[in-house]
Amino acid sequence: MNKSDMTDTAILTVKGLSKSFGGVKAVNDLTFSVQKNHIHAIIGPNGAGKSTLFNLITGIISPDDGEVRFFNNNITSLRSDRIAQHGVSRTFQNIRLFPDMTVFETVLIGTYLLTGAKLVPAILLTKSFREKEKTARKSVEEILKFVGLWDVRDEYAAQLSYGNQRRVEIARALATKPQLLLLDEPTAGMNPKETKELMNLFTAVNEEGITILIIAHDMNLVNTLSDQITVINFGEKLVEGTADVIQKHPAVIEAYMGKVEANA
Ligand SMILES: Nc1ncnc2c1ncn2[C@@H]1O[C@H](COP(=O)(O)OP(=O)(O)OP(=O)(O)O)[C@@H](O)[C@H]1O
Repeated sequence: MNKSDMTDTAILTVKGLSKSFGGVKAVNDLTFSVQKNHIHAIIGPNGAGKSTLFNLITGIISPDDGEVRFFNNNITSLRSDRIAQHGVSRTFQNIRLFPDMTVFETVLIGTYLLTGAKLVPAILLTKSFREKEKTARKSVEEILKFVGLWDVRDEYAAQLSYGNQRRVEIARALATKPQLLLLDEPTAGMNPKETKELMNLFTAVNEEGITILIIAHDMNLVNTLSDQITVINFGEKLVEGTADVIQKHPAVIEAYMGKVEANA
């Protein structure tokens, strides 16, 4: 099935979502949906509410108001691990890796969310645990080969190049077998070569049938990869559409491009 066949299938629906911190309305009555199989970008100036939106979708924080639905399931305010079990996984703006874990171990931890492996059976080494562990290790092998990290599987994740550390995070997110992957500024701080390679990886992930919601400032990335773009400003939706529509929109040029120039 190609993307155009999927355009009417919303995988994620955000409705009237709001979150304030003190007097700051970080996300304000935000409504939008993500179509299955799309690469959907969220853009907006610094402080527009993008990361807060991701934190609300993935259960890191709870909204003051509004709803998040994944297919037909209301996932609003569920615990993060429960949301991951529904099929929503994410990476964070700042890379978060344990310093004393290898690449393989880091990604293996991600599979535990899926298998529901618990510490007690792990200690007792029950037959059921051993079988789950074998399946999980096979899955990690496939993922590491897919993201191009198999050769460095035994190295400490936190000691890899920045681009490869980001790959580890993506691999860990893929280990939960998501249908929707949220990437929060995944190419921030990357050099052009690393950025290009990660863009190729996102395309490959998407071609595996995984929908991607991505926060990015890099307009080349956004315009090249996105099927749909939602622009937010002051926590509210400003405009939505394809790259062609967004680039020409006066409100975007004023609010977003203007701010970028101001920051330059
Ligand atoms: N935990 C928090 N406590 C207080 N204020 C917060 C908190 N998290 C976010 N904010 C505020 O909410 C607003 C939106 O922040 P958010 O980080 O979501 O923006 P952003 O679009 O992701 O920005 P950037 O592009 O710089 O990462 C900002 O004014 C920010 O200072």
